[in-house]
Amino acid sequence: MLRLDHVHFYYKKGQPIIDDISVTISQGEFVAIVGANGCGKSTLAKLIDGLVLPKQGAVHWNEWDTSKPNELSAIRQQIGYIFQNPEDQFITTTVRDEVLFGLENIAVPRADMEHRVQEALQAVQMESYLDAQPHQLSGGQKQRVAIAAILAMRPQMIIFDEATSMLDPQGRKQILAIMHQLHQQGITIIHITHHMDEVLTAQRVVLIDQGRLIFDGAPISFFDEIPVADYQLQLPFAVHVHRQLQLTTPVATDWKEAIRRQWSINSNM
Ligand SMILES: Nc1ncnc2c1ncn2[C@@H]1O[C@H](COP(=O)(O)OP(=O)(O)OP(=O)(O)O)[C@@H](O)[C@H]1O
Repeated sequence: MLRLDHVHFYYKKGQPIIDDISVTISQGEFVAIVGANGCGKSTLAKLIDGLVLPKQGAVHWNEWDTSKPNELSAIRQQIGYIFQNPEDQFITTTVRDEVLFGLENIAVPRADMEHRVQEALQAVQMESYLDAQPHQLSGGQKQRVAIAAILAMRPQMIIFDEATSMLDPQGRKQILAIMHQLHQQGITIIHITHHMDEVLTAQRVVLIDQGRLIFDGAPISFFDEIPVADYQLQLPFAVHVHRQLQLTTPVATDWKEAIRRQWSINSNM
């Protein structure tokens, strides 16, 4: 379980970026984090993964505390972080080495390594690219290799920080499908995104605005209760169409009257 207790954070004193956020995420949840550019989503993710530490308050992962240096490495092993640009994550010259790198860092026995590399690459359908150079892959393939490198470490939670934002619709669809497969296997997923149609697939939505938690609940309630445009967000296409259909329901019963109203036509049609 992840627990943030009254977390405050700033990069520059007097300019709060995270302002008193408390939130709990249980093992196995799929949570979308949304909000306008610069509202603090990535900073929140970095606080969760211990990449930055709270100035006030605490972040606990199970019984561990990110502010305790001797507990941080265990936390970082169990919480994987996928960045917007997979290139930021690559440090080696082949897909195999990329996935091996993390395993070497956490001292996985050599006899287990090859199996874990194969298993992780199979999970993202990249097993035939073992000797490929990560930098030469397509955007979606790069992101899948980055995910495999995290998966090989067998994390309990993965944070996807706008991991779909640089991909075309097909690439986005593949990464979203992988997130849901991993969720089915019991991995907790935190998905930071600006794509509201992806939010509909989460179990829970957390809205941040200017470092504060504004909403925490189910996607359907989110789109019902929150005026999303006020937070520089858009309605998902499906919700938009549904609302339009509700507005034009009379078409079903009296389509002529609906068309007359829509076009302000008074004549008999
Ligand atoms: N290392 C840093 N040093 C100083 N300021 C930073 C640093 N990283 C982020 N910021 C600032 O903190 C604020 C929050 O940034 P953050 O990246 O958390 O927002 P975000 O919601 O993830 O934005 P986006 O949707 O654009 O990715 C922004 O004003 C940003 O400029």
